[in-house]
Amino acid sequence: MIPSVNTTGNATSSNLKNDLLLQALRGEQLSRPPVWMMRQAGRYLPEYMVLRRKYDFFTRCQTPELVCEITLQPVDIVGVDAAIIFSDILVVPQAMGLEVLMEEGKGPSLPAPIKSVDDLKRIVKPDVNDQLHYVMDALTLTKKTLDGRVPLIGFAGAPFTLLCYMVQGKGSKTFDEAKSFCFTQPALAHQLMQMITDTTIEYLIAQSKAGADVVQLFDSWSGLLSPADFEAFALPYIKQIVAAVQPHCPVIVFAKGSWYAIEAMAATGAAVGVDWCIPPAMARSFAGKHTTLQGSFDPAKLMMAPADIKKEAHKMIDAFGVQHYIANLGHGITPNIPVDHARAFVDAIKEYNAK
Ligand SMILES: Cc1c2[nH]c(c1CCC(=O)O)Cc1[nH]c(c(CCC(=O)O)c1C)Cc1[nH]c(c(CCC(=O)O)c1C)Cc1[nH]c(c(C)c1CCC(=O)O)C2
Repeated sequence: MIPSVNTTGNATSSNLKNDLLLQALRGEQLSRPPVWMMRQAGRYLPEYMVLRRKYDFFTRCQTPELVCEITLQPVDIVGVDAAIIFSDILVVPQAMGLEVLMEEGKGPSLPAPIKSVDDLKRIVKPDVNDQLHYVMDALTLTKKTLDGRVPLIGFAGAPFTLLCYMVQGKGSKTFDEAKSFCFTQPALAHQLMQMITDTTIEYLIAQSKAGADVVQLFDSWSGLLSPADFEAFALPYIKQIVAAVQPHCPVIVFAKGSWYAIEAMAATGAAVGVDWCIPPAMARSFAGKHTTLQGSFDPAKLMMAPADIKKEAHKMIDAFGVQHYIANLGHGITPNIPVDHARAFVDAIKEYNAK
């Protein structure tokens, strides 16, 4: 029996058999960090591909039984210490009135993006328990089906990243049109992001009530902003969301590429996700002693031989330290990763104890 795994459960962990993730978020002493992987439920799993061939993307997202099955796959197959609900950040723009398509091989596309005051009139603040009830139903079913095996993570996109898709209308390496929108029509950009923020606060609180033990806010594109522009266009909304949601459940903020804002994000009281572009010791010095950090294995390293993955994963824990730390990737796992390699990463973290 690993001493750090709570088998008796307690009130704050709602009778979880493995609550390492929650312990790490509370800053408790652990003998190894918890591990999960961003985008762990996805195309690198053959079991996911079977369901992907049968049902289109939003059918998968909107059917609680399918969500539950997909969410549990990485728990069963690679043995991660947490489940993250299968959904997408783009269900929020959808609920706010924008059409979102997920096209085979092309990623998301929004045929009628926001470019003007008139476009903004098409955006509504939804009743999340109505428009997104399927997410809450899926969380409740998944929480029940997990039967306390591991904690369940809910999530949402941060306002700047959602603006990127709502304005650009599709994925982009630069999101230049979305950034220009912020710089040339700042009042409109702020109005849109405030609407997203208000929706996201209600959405994440509803997720917590429906069964999410923790929620993660993904600001996947904030790293495209300068430090000053991050402070103007991303940080104010992250702060509002963390302040409103944190009384309900722990929050992890992952603002990819925004290493310069780690101190500001840590100041919100949230745990902070980091990518591989900052040395762990520097991330720790920005975050301070008491903030839980998460990350930061480069997913491309999962193509290395399993023995090398293990060495690299152990080096990562050596650098971050075991306390106040959640082992994860620095961004989502990609479809080309062999399942055995994903498992080698997870096993390496679990074996750290014995090292
Ligand atoms: C930017 C972003 C999106 N969605 C998400 C983000 C933030 C995280 C990040 O930065 O990677 C978040 C997301 N999307 C998905 C999850 C599920 C939970 C998980 O396992 O982490 C999560 C947390 C499922 C998904 N969302 C999507 C898939 C692939 C759909 C498929 O083809 O089966 C999955 C499993 C589709 C999606 N959705 C999005 C894109 C760009 C794409 C296409 C690219 C891709 O295929 O990976 C938008």
